[in-house]
Amino acid sequence: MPFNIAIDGLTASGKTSIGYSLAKRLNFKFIDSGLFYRYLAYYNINSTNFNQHTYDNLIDCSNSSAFSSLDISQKASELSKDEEIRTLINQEIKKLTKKKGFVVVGRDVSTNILPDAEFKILLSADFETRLGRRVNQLNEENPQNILYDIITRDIVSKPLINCSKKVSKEINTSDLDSFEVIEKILQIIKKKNSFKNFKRTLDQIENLSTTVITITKDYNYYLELTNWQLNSEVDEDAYVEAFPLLVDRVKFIEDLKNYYEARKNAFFKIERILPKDKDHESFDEIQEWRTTVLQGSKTGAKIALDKSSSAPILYYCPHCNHFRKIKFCKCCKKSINDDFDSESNESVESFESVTLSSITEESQKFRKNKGIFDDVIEKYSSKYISSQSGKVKNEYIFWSDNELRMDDSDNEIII
Ligand SMILES: Nc1ncnc2c1ncn2[C@@H]1O[C@H](COP(=O)(O)OP(=O)(O)O)[C@@H](O)[C@H]1O
Ligand SMILES: Nc1ccn([C@@H]2O[C@H](COP(=O)(O)OP(=O)(O)O)[C@@H](O)[C@H]2O)c(=O)n1
Repeated sequence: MPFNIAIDGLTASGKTSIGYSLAKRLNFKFIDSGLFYRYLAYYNINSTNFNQHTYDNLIDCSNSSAFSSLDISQKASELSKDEEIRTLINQEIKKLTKKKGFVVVGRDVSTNILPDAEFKILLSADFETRLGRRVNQLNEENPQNILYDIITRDIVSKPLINCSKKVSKEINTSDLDSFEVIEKILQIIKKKNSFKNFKRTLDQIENLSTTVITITKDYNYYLELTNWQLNSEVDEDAYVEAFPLLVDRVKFIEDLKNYYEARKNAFFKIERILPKDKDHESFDEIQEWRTTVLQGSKTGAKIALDKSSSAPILYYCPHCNHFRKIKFCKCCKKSINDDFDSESNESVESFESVTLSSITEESQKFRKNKGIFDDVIEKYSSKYISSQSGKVKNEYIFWSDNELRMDDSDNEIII
C-alpha cells in the first residue's frame, strides 16, 4: 500500500540526511520543503529569472550547494514568515505528493503540509548536538554565525515543532547515529503494517455497532456507536434532553449493554487469533493491545452489566415525566417528593441502578488507556463532531467524548 512519510524537526536535527536516506531505502521520492524556501530566497537575493530546470531539481534533492549558503538560509527564514508564501509552498508539495510514495521533510510537514501522511516522525536532538552537526556540515569560518543562525531559526520554529509533537512519533537522535535513526523509523513502519490484518478485523466488526433507539413517538433517533473504543460516559444534560422518558433511558442502557457485549465477544474472537508466541515480531504491540484495547472493552462491558448502584443522580418528577438534577422540578415549580423513589416503580429502579456517576467513574479509568492505535482513533475521531457540551443544538444532539452523535434530520446514520 503506498504511503507518505512526514518528517519534522528543528534545524540540524537530521531531517534532510535521514529523510533522503530513508527515501532511498524505500525507493520513495524525497522532498525537502526547506529547499522550496531556499529556492525562493535564492531568486530573491540574486534577482534572476525563474528557472524551470532548477525548480524540477528540487525533487529528490538532498543537498543543493547553490542554495546552502548562510545568507540564503537567513533569507529563507525571513520569507517563511510570510503566510502567503507558506500557503503557496504547502499547496505545491501537497499536489506533488498526492500519489503517495514520498518522504517529505520540514518543520511543519506533519501539521500543515501533509497532515494526512500515514507516518509522522519528529526528529529531535539537543541544542549542542545540533550546533555541532551544523558546524561540521558547513565550512563556515566563524561558528558564531552558525550559532546565531540556529538560535534565530529555532525561535521561529519552536511553535511549529510543538504542534508536531502532538501528532508525530518523536525520535531523539542525540545519541543515535544516522543509521540507527533510519532503523528506528523503519521499525515504526514495519510494526504498523504488521497490524494491518488486525485492524481489518476490527473494521469488520463495525457493523455490530448500529442500534436504533426510539426516543419518542415522534422521532426515530438512529444511534451508531462506531468507535470501538467507545466510552460510555454520556453527558448528563444530553442524556436528560435526549431521553426525557424513563423507559427510553432504560432502553438506551440496555442497548449499550448489548453493544458492549457484542463488542466484547468480537474482541475475544480477535484475541483468540493473535499470536501468543513471545518471539513473534509483533508480540510487544499485541501485549499492549491486550492491556489497553481489550481491557478497555472488558471494562465497558462491565459498566453496562454492573447493576449495583449508588444514590440516584437524577430525580424523577412524576407530574411532568422529566428528570432533574436537583430535587426541584423547574416546570412544575415544586420540590420532587422524596417518597416517590421508594414507591415500587419498576422503571425508576432499573434506571437508577445504572447511575451516570458510576459510568463516569469507570469510563475515566477506561479513557486513561487511550494512546495506542492513535492513528485509528484519529481516523474515527475525525468523523465525530467535536463538542463536549452535550446540549441539544437545533436538531443535533452532541454527546460528550466526541464519540456519539445523534441526528434526526434525515434519519440517516451520521457517524
Ligand atoms: N543522527 C545523526 N548522527 C550524526 N550526524 C547526523 C545525524 N543526523 C544528521 N546528521 C548530520 O548533521 C548534519 C545536519 O543534518 P541535516 O539532515 O542537514 O539536518 P536538517 O535537515 O534537520 O537541518 C548533516 O551533516 C548530517 O549528516
Ligand atoms: N517546512 C518548512 C521548511 C523550511 N522552512 C523555512 O525555510 C528555512 C530553510 O529550510 P531548511 O530545511 O534548510 O532549514 P532548517 O530546518 O535546516 O532550519 C528554514 O530555516 C525555515 O525558516 C519553513 O518555514 N517551513
